[in-house]
Amino acid sequence: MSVTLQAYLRDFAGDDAQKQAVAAAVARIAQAGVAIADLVAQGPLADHFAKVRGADPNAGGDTQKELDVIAEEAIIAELKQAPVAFLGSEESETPIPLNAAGTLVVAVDPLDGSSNIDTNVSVGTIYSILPYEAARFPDPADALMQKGAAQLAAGFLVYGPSTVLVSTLGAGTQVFALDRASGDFLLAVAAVEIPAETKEYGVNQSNMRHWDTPMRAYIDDCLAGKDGPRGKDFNMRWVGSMVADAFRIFTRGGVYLYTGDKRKGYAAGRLRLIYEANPVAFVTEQAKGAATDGTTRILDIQPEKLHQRIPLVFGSRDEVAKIASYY
Ligand SMILES: O=P(O)(O)OC[C@H]1O[C@](O)(COP(=O)(O)O)[C@@H](O)[C@@H]1O
Ligand SMILES: [Mg+2]
Ligand SMILES: [Mg+2]
Repeated sequence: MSVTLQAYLRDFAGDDAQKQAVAAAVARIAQAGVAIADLVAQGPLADHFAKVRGADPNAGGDTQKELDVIAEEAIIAELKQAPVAFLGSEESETPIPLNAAGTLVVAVDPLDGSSNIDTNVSVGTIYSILPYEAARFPDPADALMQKGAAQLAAGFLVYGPSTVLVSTLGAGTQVFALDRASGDFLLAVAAVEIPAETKEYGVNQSNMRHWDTPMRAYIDDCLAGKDGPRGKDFNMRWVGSMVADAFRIFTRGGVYLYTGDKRKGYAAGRLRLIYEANPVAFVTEQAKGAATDGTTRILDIQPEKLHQRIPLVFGSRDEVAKIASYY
């Protein structure tokens, strides 16, 4: 008999008030995920989703697509019914107030992989859950800028051939898959373990001429294959949706790299620390992988701005350590 997400969360929470709050928030985010998955599944029948909304870029500095905003609205509607005081979102400049009595704050990337919305390639949603006390954080933005190590739970959904939820509640990482018949998420992997070693990397290689020397050297050594200093042939994969690249890494190992480069606005890479790097780093570490900005553990980095970018390297821990050795 498969374990449902609801039952798993109930078991996790027991009588602990804070865990019950976390369980309620995760259940609501999963519910929003089902609604977003249904929208994504409409594909070309709903081509307006990929339309750019408005002239101005979003708070994270990217063009804002229709589905980015619709996904954010679906998440707000669900989290209004959870003990969440504020929501930090890629699509909103400032924190969104939800429930004044909330004991949590949540940071989200409502739609990850926006450049793939109209290409029928997997996209997703990423979330991070942090503790909140009004007395401790008079400015809600400060609550969202706690170090990643303070996260109580985190995860991401992938809207692909199947809809999956990769979740950590701080005790390992689990994969749940959406059972369309019952509408429930069912436990598929109870304890994900990312292989420590890998021969596969994910990077947007078209940016190579803009990379710094260590990054260039690392990829050159991979490309040199078994006759080169690494003594083994490497494969390359890049989906353009971090959640899809991450799910592959959780399934068979690998590393994802998006470091800083010389392009305007990319000195700190592309991914946002609070609602992309921190949650992915938490689920990665709980699956025995590693996540850094090239050298420093992501979860130890003190955020300074809600939408700041951070260089990101995550996946198979021996390879992440190898990459650090180039810096
Ligand atoms: O288009 P590029 O430069 O290859 O970047 C792709 C990366 O940017 C992202 O799309 C950024 O996320 P958003 O789509 O949420 O802005 C990642 O999912 C992906 O890995
Ligand atoms: Mg994203
Ligand atoms: Mg996004």
